[in-house]
Amino acid sequence: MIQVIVLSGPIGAGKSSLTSILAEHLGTQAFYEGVDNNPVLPLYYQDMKRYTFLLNIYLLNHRLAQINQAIREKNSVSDRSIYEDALFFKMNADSKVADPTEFKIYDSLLENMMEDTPGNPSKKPDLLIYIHVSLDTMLKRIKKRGRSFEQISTDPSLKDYYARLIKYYEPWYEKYDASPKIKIDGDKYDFICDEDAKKEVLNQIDDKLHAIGNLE
Ligand SMILES: Nc1ncnc2c1ncn2[C@@H]1O[C@H](COP(=O)(O)OP(=O)(O)OP(=O)(O)O)[C@@H](O)[C@H]1O
Repeated sequence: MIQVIVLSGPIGAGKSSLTSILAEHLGTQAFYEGVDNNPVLPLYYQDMKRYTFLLNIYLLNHRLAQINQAIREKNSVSDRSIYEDALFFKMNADSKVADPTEFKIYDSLLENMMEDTPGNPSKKPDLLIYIHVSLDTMLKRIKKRGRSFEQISTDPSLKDYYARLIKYYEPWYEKYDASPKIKIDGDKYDFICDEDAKKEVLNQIDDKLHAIGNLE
């Protein structure tokens, strides 16, 4: 039985697109992050020092509400995991953009919220899908998509931010152990434009779902 699947990966990796493709393929409900409705994100890009904590509390609340809904649906794909927000926060704390004590409090709150407790359904996903992309692909996608606050042409310091961010992803994925996981090569497989690549990626995910017993 397919239950809760979550996508993860850098900005522009194709999480939302693979969410739609997978939801259609598996006949499940898709949940999206809603970047355009996020009131804190543009503020964060203007002043990361001031808004890292608020952004992450906003996202924690938003994602938890989505997880509760996903658990009720029992059959869902979400375009962003709750776990990778800590990666952004940690990176900002490491580079003194965020306060390390704020990060510790946030991280402990996340752990308590996600902990399995007797009598309650687990909030952890059944499968995490990580789309790996290179910095080059990430930068091209950010430019192509054109979200104003993400553009290096408006704020050149974002190039360094993106380069540091991508270095945090691989170790984060290796360490992730809240559920079974699978890595998709987003540089090799253009599952948005190339039908064969899309089939290959869906096969890889189906095989994994079979292996973990979530697909008959
Ligand atoms: N915890 C966080 N801290 C800082 N910024 C974040 C955080 N979570 C998301 N963002 C920002 O929100 C925006 C959307 O990010 P995300 O990678 O989730 O979606 P996306 O770019 O639409 O992905 P995709 O194209 O793969 O669907 C990006 O600008 C990202 O940097």
